[in-house]
Amino acid sequence: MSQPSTPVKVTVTGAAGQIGYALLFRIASGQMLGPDTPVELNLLEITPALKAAEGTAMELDDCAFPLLRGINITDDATKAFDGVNVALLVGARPRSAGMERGDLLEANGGIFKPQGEAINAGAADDVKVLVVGNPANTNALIAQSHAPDVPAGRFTAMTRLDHNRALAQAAAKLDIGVDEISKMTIWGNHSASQYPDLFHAMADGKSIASQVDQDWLENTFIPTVAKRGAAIIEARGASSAASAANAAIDHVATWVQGTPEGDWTSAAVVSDGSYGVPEGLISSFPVTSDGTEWSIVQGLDIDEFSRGKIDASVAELGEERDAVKQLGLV
Ligand SMILES: NC(=O)c1ccc[n+]([C@@H]2O[C@H](COP(=O)([O-])OP(=O)(O)OC[C@H]3O[C@@H](n4cnc5c(N)ncnc54)[C@H](O)[C@@H]3O)[C@@H](O)[C@H]2O)c1
Ligand SMILES: O=C(O)C[C@H](O)C(=O)O
Repeated sequence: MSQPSTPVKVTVTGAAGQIGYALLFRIASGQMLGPDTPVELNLLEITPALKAAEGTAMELDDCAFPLLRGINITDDATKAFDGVNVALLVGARPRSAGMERGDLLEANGGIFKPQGEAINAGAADDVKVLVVGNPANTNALIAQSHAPDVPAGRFTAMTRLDHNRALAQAAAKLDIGVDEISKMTIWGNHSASQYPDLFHAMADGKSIASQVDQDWLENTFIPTVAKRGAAIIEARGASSAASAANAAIDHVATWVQGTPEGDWTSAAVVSDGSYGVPEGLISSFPVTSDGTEWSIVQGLDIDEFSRGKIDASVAELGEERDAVKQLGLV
């Protein structure tokens, strides 16, 4: 069977970083967009990291991936996002010793504002954006607010890693396979305040919350999932990379393929006010995709315990938005 001739343009920022290294080979091999979709990769890096990006590109060549139709390496966001169909914004400024939260938000504003502007100026009409670089939700908000011509729903931030972590922890507790669990949800921010929800997650036809004790749910499950990123950093001496790249692949694959009937996933999307999350915040929700657009799952009952947890994480997102507003970044 002949392949479609026009490759999908995929831009990866921070391409020479650890997540970039775990991500690019999987995109080029077809694991993100499928075995029939050729891709062209744009690698965006800061100038000092261009040489390392070239090394990664040499290795990509050496894999002789049949679907990989071209690699462009640049430190110019305008070039990197020209005609882009899928933009994975991974590169971000990490917090260094002595850096205040405001400094971190400002430093990231210096990255995500021009990238949002470049996406606005040059991206393809169907562009889909996933922000991975932390603080992911607020970085996505900054980029989205500088891309007024792109539908807001095309900007998303990654909570699929948290979702996958929640699946793994719940499956281990129930001694079942992760594929026996449906309707897992991460609510709120990709931070320690996030709320992994077992009240709507289902296994064996019943809510998982009804199959575990409340003490485990509150004092083991939630903190284990919410603080997993810090635990990986503590153990590895570096933040999660392969699992983060895997989650980015999952996020985009689900976006373009659609969610299976009767299930949903988690993604941080622009709030339309659902579940009391202020409109415009980029917050994680239970979402479905029809292969083109994400929709927030409607009509779930939220009990008092869940309400408190969702509100706390959303309040943190509101504070981040206020801080970047004060800095003139949104
Ligand atoms: N959302 C999530 O679930 C999740 C999970 C893991 C990591 N992260 C975040 O992902 C980000 C990347 O992690 P990593 O381990 O790959 O970091 P890394 O430090 O290994 O790589 C980051 C890369 O980004 C590049 N970069 C910096 N500024 C850039 C810019 N303006 N344009 C293009 N590239 C730029 C750097 O040169 C570097 O190569 C971090 O912010 C990390 O906290 C998010
Ligand atoms: O990079 C981090 O701070 C942690 C990362 O977001 C993760 O969840 O693994």
